[in-house]
Amino acid sequence: MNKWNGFGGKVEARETIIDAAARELKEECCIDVKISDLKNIAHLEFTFEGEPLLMDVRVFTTNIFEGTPKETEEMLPKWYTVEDIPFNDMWPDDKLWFPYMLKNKNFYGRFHYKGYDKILNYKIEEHESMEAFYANRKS
Ligand SMILES: COc1nc(N)nc2c1ncn2[C@H]1C[C@H](O)[C@@H](COP(=O)(O)OP(=O)(O)OP(=O)(O)O)O1
Repeated sequence: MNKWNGFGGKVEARETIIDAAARELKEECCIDVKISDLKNIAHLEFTFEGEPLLMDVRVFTTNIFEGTPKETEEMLPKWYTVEDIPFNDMWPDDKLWFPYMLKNKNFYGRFHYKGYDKILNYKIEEHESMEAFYANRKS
């Protein structure tokens, strides 16, 4: 989509979500990370006007990994300072929830899009922990 984006993708059959996060990191930028070093910090839901789809995205962070990020067919990794994060070339929702991530918060966010450029409405809720969020979540 010609956007800067975190590493990620779809969960494959017989794979857990956290396994998928580690696999995508390896495939997209050749970085190895231990599952135990990944921290689930957020749960995001995306809906799109006129489409029956709900995209469920989990956000993981880590400060511990092995290897140097390398370009692959899928990604051209680049480091940015926090001040220079290129929000104008990212998904529009990123500028709304990155501040929570950068302050080490746990949060739930939902975003309703019209097309891929316009957010019609959204909600972001901070939670004590993701465990507390999932424990209290009504399905
Ligand atoms: C709707 O806007 C989005 N916002 C944000 N912040 N992130 C998004 C949005 N849409 C997709 N993403 C994320 C979710 C994943 O981490 C990646 C890749 O998404 P997707 O699964 O759609 O991409 P694929 O390249 O098809 O995945 P595979 O690697 O499984 O092929 O972007």
